[in-house]
Amino acid sequence: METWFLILITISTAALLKALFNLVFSSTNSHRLPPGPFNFPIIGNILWLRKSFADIESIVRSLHKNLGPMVTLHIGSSPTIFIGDRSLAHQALVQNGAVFANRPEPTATVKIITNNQHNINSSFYGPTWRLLRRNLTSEILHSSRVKSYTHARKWVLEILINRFESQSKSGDPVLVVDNFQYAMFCLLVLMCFGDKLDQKQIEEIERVERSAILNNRKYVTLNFMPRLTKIVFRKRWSQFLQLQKDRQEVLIPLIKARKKANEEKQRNSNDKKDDHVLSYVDTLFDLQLPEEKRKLTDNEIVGLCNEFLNAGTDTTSTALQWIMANLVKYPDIQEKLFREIKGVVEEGEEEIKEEDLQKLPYLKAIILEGLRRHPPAHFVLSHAVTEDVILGKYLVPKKANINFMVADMGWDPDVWEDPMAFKPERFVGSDRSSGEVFDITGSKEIKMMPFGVGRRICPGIGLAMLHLEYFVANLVWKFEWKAVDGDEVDLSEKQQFTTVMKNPLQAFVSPRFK
Ligand code: HEM
Repeated sequence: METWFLILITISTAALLKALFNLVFSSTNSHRLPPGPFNFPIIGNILWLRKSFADIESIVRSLHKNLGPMVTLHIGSSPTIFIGDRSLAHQALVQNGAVFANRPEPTATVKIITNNQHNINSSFYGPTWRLLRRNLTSEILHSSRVKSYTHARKWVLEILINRFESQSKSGDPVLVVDNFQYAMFCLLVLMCFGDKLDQKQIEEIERVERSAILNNRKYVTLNFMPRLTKIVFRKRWSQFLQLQKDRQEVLIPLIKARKKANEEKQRNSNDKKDDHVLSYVDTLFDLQLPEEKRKLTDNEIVGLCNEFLNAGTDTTSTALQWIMANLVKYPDIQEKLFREIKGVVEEGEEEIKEEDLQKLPYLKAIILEGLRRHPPAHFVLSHAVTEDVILGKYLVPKKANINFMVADMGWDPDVWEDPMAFKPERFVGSDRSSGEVFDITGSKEIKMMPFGVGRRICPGIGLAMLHLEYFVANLVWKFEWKAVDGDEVDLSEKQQFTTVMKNPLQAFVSPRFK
């Protein structure tokens, strides 16, 4: 079918001539797009679309070696400019932050997933984005609210520990990633809907969310001439729409139940007992969209909940797996962390509390090194500029997608000695107690950017760091983690929604205190 599709559009000569005209025209402009490989119009654009992120990453890496730090690929219907240089990234995202904070025109599938850009990550740089982002950061992600979910983190830690304890009793190594993913869903679902749901409900949410994000790449080709693909790839379009419907069917009842509970609570506002903790969905019911001057629809609320769950679960569980893999691979680093924790808490203490984390600089160094060496996202989300601009010596046009080589920035040998080695020591001395803080937000200079930088920097950065520190500290305090005999921990990568371990971590865990 796809071959037929290729043939069909090849004969679209008018479009071909137009594209060739553009190609010649752009090369005679005074400021040109950054260089790139020759692209055969239309067919070339589709072939790029069919490549995985991992393929594109390695192609861009070798193009940067030959053509310089800015290159252009013609992926789909617009050019994509890749920037691999830390100082150009800083010029764009920090010094010229407002211009580079836009997002590209959404594709046909993105329009559906995001209900016409009614979520944070896809909305243009403007009032809707500002309202939705401010709502998330000031209502849910600021430190005092994050503190109110302490009980949720403790609950999830208990779930994780019970799972590892019972799985380790069989004498087999435990496969960690499924447990981490489930734990992050428990936590974010609670923050999103406010209630402790049962295992079946959480697994159902995890199922619909994960099938939507893991299948995402499959539907990218639908966006090239969508009117045509709706006919030629009818079946694929209906699979894609079914995934969106599945999410609505699972989330809408939860949203409605929470709305009803809030209304009842308001009616009985004299009730003495108030154990109500504000959830993300509570903050969405009364939001007024600034441009349309109306409240959000149920489907738009589903879209925002999808964003919240997916942004915060897969990224964090992926980072957690990479960090634990390195602690299994390098037992001396694990032992050093255990000794650091032992110096701060009493022997046999049940839990490392959140306030203890501030006293653990080596823990912080391990987390930073994990994010530098294995950033869960090797690219940021596509950016766009609000007007045509010149960056370096090239034109960055309004219609282009712009992306940044996140992993390569953290592996730059000009900043990091022996960059591919896992050495938390490089961050020691950059903790709060020494007064010198490593600036992961890249505001003065970008040395790594696992959360992006500038105005579109990940708003979940504080929550993610807390989750990573809390779970790594407690898991190392509770258990000794050992490699499976004769089995090297393999740090090869694989591209999924995030960049994950190709061979997921398996380890023996044994309780430290009987
Ligand atoms: C280790 C965990 C995480 C990593 C590595 C990560 C990384 C990123 C990256 C690279 C971006 C794109 C920045 C850009 O486009 O320039 C991003 C955006 C975003 N992240 Fe995260 N993230 C993590 C956790 C979270 C959490 C816990 C949440 C919220 C619960 C969250 C919510 C978001 C949102 C809403 C955006 C879109 C921001 C915007 O467009 O303004 N992330 N994240």
